[in-house]
Amino acid sequence: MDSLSLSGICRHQFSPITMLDFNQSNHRIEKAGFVRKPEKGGLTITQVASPLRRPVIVPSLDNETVDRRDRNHVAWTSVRQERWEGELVVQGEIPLWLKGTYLRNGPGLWHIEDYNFRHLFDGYATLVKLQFENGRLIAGHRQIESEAYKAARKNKKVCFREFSEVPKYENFMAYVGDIAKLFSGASLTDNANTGVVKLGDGRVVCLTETQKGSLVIDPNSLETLGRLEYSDCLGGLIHSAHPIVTDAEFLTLLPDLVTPGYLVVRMEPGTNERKVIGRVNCRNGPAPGWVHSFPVTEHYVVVPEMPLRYCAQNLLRAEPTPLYKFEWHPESKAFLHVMCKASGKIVASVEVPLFVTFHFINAYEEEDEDGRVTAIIADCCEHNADATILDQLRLQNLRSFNGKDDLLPDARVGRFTIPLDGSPYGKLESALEPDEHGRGMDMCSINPTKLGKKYRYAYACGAQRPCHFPNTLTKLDLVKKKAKNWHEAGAVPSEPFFVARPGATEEDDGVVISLISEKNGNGYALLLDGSTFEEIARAKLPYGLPYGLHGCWVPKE
Ligand SMILES: CC1=C(/C=C/C(C)=C/C=C/C(C)=C/C=C/C=C(C)/C=C/C=O)C(C)(C)CCC1
Ligand SMILES: [Fe+2]
Repeated sequence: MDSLSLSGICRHQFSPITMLDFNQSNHRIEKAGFVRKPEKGGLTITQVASPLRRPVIVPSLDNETVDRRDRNHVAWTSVRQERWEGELVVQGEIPLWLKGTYLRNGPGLWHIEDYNFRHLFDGYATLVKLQFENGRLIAGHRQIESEAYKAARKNKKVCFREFSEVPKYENFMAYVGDIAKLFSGASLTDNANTGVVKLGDGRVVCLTETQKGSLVIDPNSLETLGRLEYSDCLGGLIHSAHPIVTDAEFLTLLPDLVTPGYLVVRMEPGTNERKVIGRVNCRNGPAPGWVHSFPVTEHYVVVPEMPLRYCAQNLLRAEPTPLYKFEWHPESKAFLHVMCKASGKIVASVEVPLFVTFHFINAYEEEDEDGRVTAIIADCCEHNADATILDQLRLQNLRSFNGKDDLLPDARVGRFTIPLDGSPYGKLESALEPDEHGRGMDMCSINPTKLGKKYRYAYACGAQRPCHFPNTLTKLDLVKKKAKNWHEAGAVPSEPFFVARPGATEEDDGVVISLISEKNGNGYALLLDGSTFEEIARAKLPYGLPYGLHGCWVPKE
């Protein structure tokens, strides 16, 4: 479908959205105009930019959205309707070489009926697209149709175990039944709200921490096509939410909660079968450390063993604990294990200072003058060995910011050095002075051609304080140890995502894409120059979207 060559969609206007009244006999009366408010208990209709320009019925998400929107920043407010698509007016110039679709996934719906969820990570997944071609931009968003989302809408309540939400049980027997289902994974969510990746075979998959939450979507229509059913018998219920995906492979970690350890597995494009590269046994602790992400180098997989560990008892609880499904075990220490990708052998296993990270940035091999690998360098967004950021991401905290209190816990670019000479200890230092980026640091991306290789630049969210959430887009120069920061008062930017210019020879030759949720309820897509970090274009959305987590790039063939 070439949705950009449509007749009838004016280049410098939003495509029209039409409100529908919906009566009991399903007769609809169209009223032209833009969506301003969802109608009470009603349905909205969106003119989706398709060659047929068929209107699509779009349920608005409830009656209370308007009230919520007035009180809260749009970043932490449920998306107002299930889907929308249209062309955006572009201010500035989108480079003509930028051809393809940026997809961003994240939790975007935090209530069912009048029940409000607790935590940012509980929200039902909202997928956003920005389709670039010939300097023009079509945007859209759509709810991912996970079983968890569909069941919640149908039954008007939470039906699966989310990050902090669990189903409310009618009686004790229902609770016991649900616990039984926990062991088979049946009661765990498939709400794929964390990231989205394009596999080497072209399939686009949305992910979360449960294996069952690997959902294949259509990057054009954003339709949910079905579950990626892994055909192997590796079992387990959870995996890393951030596999390493290239055109050649899909690598991930499967934590083993019974005999604490991790399987390192690899899946080839065109298959659904993960094969085991090797196993890492935990050095310590009652359970493996949380592996939301992990880094690789050209020849090695680095398996982190954080003191923030999975906790089976917390999985069973009906009420969340301060660290949700996890527990802090400083006594069990922290380790990094290095596995050879080709042989599955562990070539280093070192104790490192205590750390907390959700997102590794990159890793590479350090060589001596004879080309021998002497150490692995692994960089991450490190939260100063303090897991309180998880609590800070409760919706109540995110929604109650007064603009004055400086509530965001400090973070930095943590740089691990893992010696490969058999030494038992690794180092952890700051890669640059954290004040360079306001002591906020998360949601990172790099030039994908530098994956696993020595690199210089990373893009991430930093902080302009006082703040309660990362509020800058930051370009990190890890050689000069300097940062450039983009900031707009009251705006919440999502992960800056780097797209390289085809044919580029410089690492930072490309653009950085982010979606901005504004204080006044609006929102826009933003393009920064990857090198100068200056704005090159922005395009206003018809309404602000909730905050989102991670993205990927699907180039136009
Ligand atoms: C771990 C288990 C589960 C679910 C876990 C989920 C949905 C985790 C999501 C984690 C995310 C989105 C982490 C993002 C971190 C971002 C940060 C720290 C940003 C900081 C900004 O400053 C269940 C599936 C519920 C059950 C099994 C265990
Ligand atoms: Fe993540």
